[in-house]
Amino acid sequence: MNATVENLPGPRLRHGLDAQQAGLLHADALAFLADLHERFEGRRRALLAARRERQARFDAGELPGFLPETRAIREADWRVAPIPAALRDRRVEITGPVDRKMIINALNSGAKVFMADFEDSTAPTFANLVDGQLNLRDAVAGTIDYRAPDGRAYALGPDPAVLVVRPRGWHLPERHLEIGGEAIAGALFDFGLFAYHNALALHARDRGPYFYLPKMESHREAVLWNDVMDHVEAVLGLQQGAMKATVLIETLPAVFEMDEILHALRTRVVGLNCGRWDYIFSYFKTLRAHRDRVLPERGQVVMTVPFLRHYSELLIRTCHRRGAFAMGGMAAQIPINHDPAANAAALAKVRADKLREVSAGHDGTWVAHPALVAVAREVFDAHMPTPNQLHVARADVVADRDTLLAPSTGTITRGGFDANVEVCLRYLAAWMDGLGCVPIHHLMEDAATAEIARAQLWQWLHHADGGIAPPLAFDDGAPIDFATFDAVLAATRDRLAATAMPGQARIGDAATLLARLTHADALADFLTLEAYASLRDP
Ligand SMILES: CC(=O)SCCNC(=O)CCNC(=O)[C@H](O)C(C)(C)COP(=O)(O)OP(=O)(O)OC[C@H]1O[C@@H](n2cnc3c(N)ncnc32)[C@H](O)[C@@H]1OP(=O)(O)O
Ligand SMILES: O=CC(=O)O
Ligand SMILES: [Mg+2]
Repeated sequence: MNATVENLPGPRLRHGLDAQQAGLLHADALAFLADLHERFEGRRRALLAARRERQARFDAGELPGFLPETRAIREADWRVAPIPAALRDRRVEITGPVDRKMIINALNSGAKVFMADFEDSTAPTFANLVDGQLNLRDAVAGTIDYRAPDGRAYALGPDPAVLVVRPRGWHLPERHLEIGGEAIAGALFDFGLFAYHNALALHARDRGPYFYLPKMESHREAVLWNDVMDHVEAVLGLQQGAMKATVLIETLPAVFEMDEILHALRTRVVGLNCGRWDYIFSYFKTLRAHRDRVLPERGQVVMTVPFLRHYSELLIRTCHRRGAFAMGGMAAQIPINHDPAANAAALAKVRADKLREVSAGHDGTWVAHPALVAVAREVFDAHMPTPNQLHVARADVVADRDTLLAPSTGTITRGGFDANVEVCLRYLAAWMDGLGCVPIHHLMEDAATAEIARAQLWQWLHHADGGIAPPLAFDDGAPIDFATFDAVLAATRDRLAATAMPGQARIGDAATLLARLTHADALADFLTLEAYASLRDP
């Protein structure tokens, strides 16, 4: 390897290491990460500044749309590089945090792919990140095992899922590693460490390395990822394009640049994925200042409403035209033990969601829990007899900016309002305590779903609060105002603080943060950035 930190102040770890962690974060690995930081941090910051500049234009009334300067890319005929054999059938992908037991369960779940997540479902404590990398290194080596406190033993089965790793998005810093006094990007830390330790071994077995790339807002951010991967391939001695990427289209600006994103990564991209939860969040965030585009409560913004249906169908059309996979996304329902009727209703919702996806032409889907693998597989097996649906062109789908931006209709109920407050408090408290994904009222809640709840509260209250437009109102006619929010917040905080749950001791901190963010004049960019200083990190 030729990574070097000559002329750089050395990398500095701001956390102690146990013996195993020291074997991962040794001097050569740190030099490799320092090199990535030195080469790419300036560009990352410039791209984040470009996000802010564009958002200022949206706040001033502009609407997102297709870029005139990249029309030639959209109109030309080109295709992405061939898809490797290991990724040609991805009908069911299970996702989950990089917890040791869950990695083994996910790899053994019967899903075709396991997306190991450093992002929406992982709270970035040092232990979660670094032990997660150790777990994945053992998984790649095939040696991962685990003994639970209750004595149950876990080991890899004979036909594990293909591993795809999701590093954090470009916006998050990783405070535990400083290079020249600056925090390294979380994205480079997660991606770089995994690639450094596993790329050659995976490549030797035709198993990657494969990545899911989250939360991009423009094709320029895809160019940066491509350049990072080109560089790492050269450093590790892999041929260009050996690292494969599936990109989540989970921001509103990115839906207008899907062709451009595929083009930027065309030697390595294997597909796009409908990251619906962040996409919904991004709709709120991007159009925060547009009173005519306020959405109803979270439970009513479902994948069958026109703007979401068009997003997923346009993604399918765009991908298949270029020879790339069009992956579906995550239904939030999880199994409900001890209540057969409620469980059957939850599974029926998952089944309906998967049926919509496979019928529309998606090549595969995500599930949140091992018990949902068979449910999703059954639907895809019944309706997708081929390994994928690349042959389904969906030429009937015509890109329509107005439909992509059209708000769905519905109501804001007091129940929907209260649920947003509860989800924010419970999720934030769990996250601050080191847990990045939790079940709440039998739904999977992670950073993306919590962001929806947080952004909705802010938008409803700030649009309610002023200007010449009438205040937003609940479906019973009462105005939505800060007095209501403060009362619901206080009551929910007191109730939850007295209830046993993950992160219970952090409910007060979560309430303080939610009050600050909701009352603030500006909508904060990311909940996890705001909560980072409060993250437990022994
Ligand atoms: C918006 C997005 O980004 S979606 C992608 C990010 N989100 C995710 O990946 C969701 C991951 N899912 C989860 O974390 C969990 O399923 C939760 C938190 C939603 C629910 O967790 P729990 O209530 O603990 O699940 P439950 O008790 O039913 O678990 C049963 C078993 O399945 C395992 N399990 C549950 N989910 C998963 C998973 N996603 N991967 C692997 N194993 C899992 C549990 O570890 C447990 O194992 P055990 O029986 O060996 O002890
Ligand atoms: O990452 C997935 C999403 O839905 O958000
Ligand atoms: Mg997401």
